[in-house]
Amino acid sequence: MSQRSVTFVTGNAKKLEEVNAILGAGGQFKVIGKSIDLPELQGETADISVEKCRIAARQINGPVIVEDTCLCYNALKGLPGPYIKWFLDRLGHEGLNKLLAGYEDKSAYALCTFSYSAGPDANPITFEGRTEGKIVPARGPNNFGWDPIFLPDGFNETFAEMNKETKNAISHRSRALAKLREYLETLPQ
Ligand SMILES: O=P(O)(O)OP(=O)(O)OP(=O)(O)OC[C@H]1O[C@@H](n2cnc3c(O)ncnc32)[C@H](O)[C@@H]1O
Ligand SMILES: [Mg+2]
Repeated sequence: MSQRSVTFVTGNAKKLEEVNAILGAGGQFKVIGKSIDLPELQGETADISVEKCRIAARQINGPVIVEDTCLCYNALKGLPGPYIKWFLDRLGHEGLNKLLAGYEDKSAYALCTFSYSAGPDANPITFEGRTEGKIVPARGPNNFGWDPIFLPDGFNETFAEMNKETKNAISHRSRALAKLREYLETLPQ
């Protein structure tokens, strides 16, 4: 079995770690991380991911994958969504809980949108994965973003409390990667 190399452009080492663990499992894909903090346009998630991917493909001058991750509160009609990075940065876990203080509904979903581009002139293709859950006061190690405040439906542990294998089995990222993997397998070597 020949191994395919996939270049993943991200400024986030934790994302790379998870993509390595998920897409790299089984040895079929070799994930090459390129640490570039790409500019992100404002707008709908799919457009953000696609534009990021176009920029990355030009910079790498070859095939690339990128992803954009949102945390969407249902009570806030999907916000903070793609702006979660800045909300987390300014408000922290406590502030992200307080945003929902005026609402009964604490439900939220994590949304991951991967885009693949075959090269600088190609149109990127997107693959989405989504995990439903709710926002809770922070629990577990503070290693990755909003993991401590996201309790996935059907579990008693937050993303931060559960082991990596469990998170990777049910996460927004793994669900998007399952679709991306299926697509990559159809491409000629
Ligand atoms: O270079 P890129 O790939 O854009 O990396 P980033 O860190 O800027 O990531 P995003 O633009 O997608 O912003 C998403 C924010 O959500 C965080 N995040 C992403 N995936 C997460 C996950 O699975 N669990 C917890 N936090 C996550 C991440 O640290 C950011 O603060
Ligand atoms: Mg980013």
